Amino acid sequence: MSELLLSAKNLTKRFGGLAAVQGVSVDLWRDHIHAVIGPNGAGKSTLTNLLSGDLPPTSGSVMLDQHDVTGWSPSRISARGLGRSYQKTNIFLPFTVWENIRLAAQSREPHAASWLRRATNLEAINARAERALELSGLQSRKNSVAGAISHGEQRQLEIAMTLATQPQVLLLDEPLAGMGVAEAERMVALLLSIKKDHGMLLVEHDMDAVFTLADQLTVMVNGQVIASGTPAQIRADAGVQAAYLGEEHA
Ligand SMILES: Nc1ncnc2c1ncn2[C@@H]1O[C@H](COP(=O)(O)OP(=O)(O)OP(=O)(O)O)[C@@H](O)[C@H]1O
Repeated sequence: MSELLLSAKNLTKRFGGLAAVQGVSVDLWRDHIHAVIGPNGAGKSTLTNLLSGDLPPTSGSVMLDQHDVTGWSPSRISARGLGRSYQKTNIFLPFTVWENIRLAAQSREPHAASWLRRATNLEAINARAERALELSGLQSRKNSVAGAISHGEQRQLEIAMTLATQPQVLLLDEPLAGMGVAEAERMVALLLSIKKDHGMLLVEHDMDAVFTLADQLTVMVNGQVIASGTPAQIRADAGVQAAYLGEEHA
């Protein structure tokens, strides 16, 4: 039985009269990828923002690592083990791949109280950064300037920077956006390779990737969940077919 890492119950977010997310519950288990799909404006990004603390919910709750983190700030939630890769890149383009990963690893470190702790921290930071570099498959680009690597490699770098904070839960917002076929295949392989140690929420428009990666899918339309289940169950769901998927994945 795998471990429940995050459990969101009955989340609702209202923007004035609009319920962008309405009564949505999501569980993230270790070694599982939970994909959230739906048409533009369905509420996927808003849901991700509620889980990361970027937005407070109007109602509902989020449990992370057995703590009720509802209403916590993003940095406090991140320190509890939630990592998020943004659609909008957080990379410092003039810095090298290694410098970017190292900065991300450093951001997790509490401020050193003494020079003694600083030396130990430095080792820990470098070890975390090395591990993230290795997992992301970017070793050969370690000393390349981030602005000079390909778009696909920059997305890999974002994942590496998120991994460098050693999260248990990963929220991935369109990690395949703008990628060609070969780059997308590399990203799918990367996500599968890091799945074992993490609980992952995947928001992604590339349905081939979603159906390859996901253990569970939740389908949202107009802020509400219209179906949730295994890829096979979602493929066979007539309501989902009508609302979203169309013929190609039937
Ligand atoms: N800060 C905000 N203020 C007001 N309305 C918002 C805000 N953020 C999102 N919305 C609205 O909430 C609804 C859900 O938006 P959201 O961005 O979560 O959808 P999405 O499923 O992520 O769409 P996409 O696939 O295009 O990214 C939309 O109608 C959007 O206009």
